[in-house]
Amino acid sequence: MDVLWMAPPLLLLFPLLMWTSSTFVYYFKKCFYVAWMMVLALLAIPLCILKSGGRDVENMRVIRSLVRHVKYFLGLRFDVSGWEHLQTEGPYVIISNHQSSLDVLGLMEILPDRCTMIAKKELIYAGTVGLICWLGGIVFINRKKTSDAKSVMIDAAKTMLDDQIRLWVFPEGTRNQKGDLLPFKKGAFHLAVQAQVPIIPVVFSSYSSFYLRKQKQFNSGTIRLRILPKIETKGLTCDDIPSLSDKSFNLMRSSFLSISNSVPQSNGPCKH
Ligand SMILES: CCCCCCCCCCCCCCCCC(=O)SCCNC(=O)CCNC(=O)[C@H](O)C(C)(C)COP(=O)(O)OP(=O)(O)OC[C@H]1O[C@@H](n2cnc3c(N)ncnc32)[C@H](O)[C@@H]1OP(=O)(O)O
Ligand SMILES: CCCCCCCC/C=C\CCCCCCCC(=O)OC[C@@H](O)COP(=O)(O)O
Repeated sequence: MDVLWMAPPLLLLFPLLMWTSSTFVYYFKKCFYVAWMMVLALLAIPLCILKSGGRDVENMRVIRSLVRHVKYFLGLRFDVSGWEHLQTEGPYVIISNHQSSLDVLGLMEILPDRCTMIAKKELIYAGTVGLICWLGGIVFINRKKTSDAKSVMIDAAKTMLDDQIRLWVFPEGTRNQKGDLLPFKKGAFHLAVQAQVPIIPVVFSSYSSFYLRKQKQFNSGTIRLRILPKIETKGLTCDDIPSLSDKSFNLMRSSFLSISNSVPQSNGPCKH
């Protein structure tokens, strides 16, 4: 009898439980992601030191192989097309849109050999993840000091050629989940022109179908990854940077909109 008496309040609680469960899943997946990446990085640190003895782009092979299974835990899948465009010899610059730290999963899905990234310097303080980023040869820039960032990137152009390294840059310069691309910063294009290497654009489809920060939703989903044909920079000079950047932006934006089935968010209704 006592149990029957409890049934109506429990039934009332059910919708609340359902609601909180999706919020719970959101926080659980996010915490799991950070914690698991920290643990993986802790595992990777001795492996990388044993493999290369310190900071080396070759460590990205270890990092890549350790990260590739993480998508399964989060219910994410990648649908990749354009693999053939990565079959390019020698150094190049990969540019891609940047929505979230989850981009690391897609990045590791297609990361070519001898490829590392440009990242904000604050990432180095992210515990074991920071240390593994350093061991993986990531080039850290201070976004608050353009002159410093530029000189680091000028050095990186030289290192790319000397050491035959590929660099992955997020030309939006920050994370963005507004359903459209942010205007591109110029660093990636200077880098490619200075090194006279091709640019390979990579586009991640919008995460808004499965990952919604405001609504606290993190469902399962498939991310479409499109590797676009390379853009040559041989013979280009500083003067060509704006057109090179515009061309890359337009190609990536139209690909992003077509694979995301999304329309750019407006700034809200017009006020009359
Ligand atoms: C095993 C377990 C492991 C677990 C973890 C695994 C982790 C593995 C690794 C994951 C790593 C993921 C990394 C993700 C990190 C993502 C980020 O951090 S995104 C943020 C950082 N990245 C960027 O900011 C790159 C893009 N930004 C730029 O390129 C910028 O241009 C800039 C160089 C930072 C400068 O910024 P700003 O001043 O705001 O920008 P501009 O307006 O573009 O430039 C001003 C001015 O300067 C000219 N210029 C820019 N660069 C150069 C250059 N290299 N040489 C010469 N001149 C340059 C530019 O043309 C502008 O001048 P103009 O006259 O107005 O044209
Ligand atoms: C002492 C511990 C501190 C904990 C810090 C948590 C570390 C994160 C751990 C796991 C996530 C793994 C992926 C790491 C790569 C994340 C790269 C990233 O997305 O950086 C953000 C940067 O692109 C743009 O930042 P802004 O939005 O411009 O600012």
